[in-house]
Amino acid sequence: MELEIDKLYAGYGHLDILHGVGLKIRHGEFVALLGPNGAGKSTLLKSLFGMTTHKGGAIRWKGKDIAGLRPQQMLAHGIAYVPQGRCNFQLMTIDENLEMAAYTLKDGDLKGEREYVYDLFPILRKRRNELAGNMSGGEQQLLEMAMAVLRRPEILLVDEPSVGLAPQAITLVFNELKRLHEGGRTILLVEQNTRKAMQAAERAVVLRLGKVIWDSPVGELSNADLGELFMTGRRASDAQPA
Ligand SMILES: Nc1ncnc2c1ncn2[C@@H]1O[C@H](COP(=O)(O)OP(=O)(O)OP(=O)(O)O)[C@@H](O)[C@H]1O
Repeated sequence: MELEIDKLYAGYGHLDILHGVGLKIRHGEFVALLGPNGAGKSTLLKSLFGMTTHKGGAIRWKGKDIAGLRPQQMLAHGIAYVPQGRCNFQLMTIDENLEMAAYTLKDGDLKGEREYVYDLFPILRKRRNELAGNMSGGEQQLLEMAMAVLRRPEILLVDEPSVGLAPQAITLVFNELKRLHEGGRTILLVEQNTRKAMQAAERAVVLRLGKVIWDSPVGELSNADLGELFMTGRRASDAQPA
């Protein structure tokens, strides 16, 4: 088991958002974390990257409890996070953005790392001298994923990469996510576009009111089931006869 979240309680200051989350993710899995607005999906990703107030429970990464560590320590453990919304340096070039992402490397060979990223995302290499802010939304999302991948993480936590993107750009971003997964990376994806997420991922986990209420291979969950789960916390087909 690569990542084991056990009875995790977390939130912001006095605010409790996660109420005993349990989730296990194996090496190389692609898991979609779904759920209604405000369920705590982003909070769970942030907790895995040390950005919330830890209140209880464990986050075991390769057997070691890392709950409560800071983001830089999470990075050092091979965990990378791509936040929701635009998070690149708009007035810097692609090259410079990747340099910023390499900032935390100790004795990093920036050139080598940048070439590694450009090999993964040739579309970025072509435009390396352009300002990030001048690229399309989809390309900027790829840049942000590239900035996270530069540290060669083992797991990528990706929050709502489709937000604000045109359909073509969404397809581009999801194709790249699938490619990153096929390259051996473990992916935990939060996404409102449930159809795209279920096409890309292997497993669907549904969070509601700060708890995991569903966990299965994507094939075992229809769109109608998802709607029911989001609204009521149960699947209609699981309802007991009165
Ligand atoms: N920085 C913060 N400080 C205080 N409360 C926050 C903070 N970020 C989120 N919250 C609250 O935590 C709760 C869960 O939010 P979260 O963003 O984790 O939900 P979500 O499932 O990702 O929803 P969405 O799909 O709308 O992004 C919400 O009530 C939200 O208002």
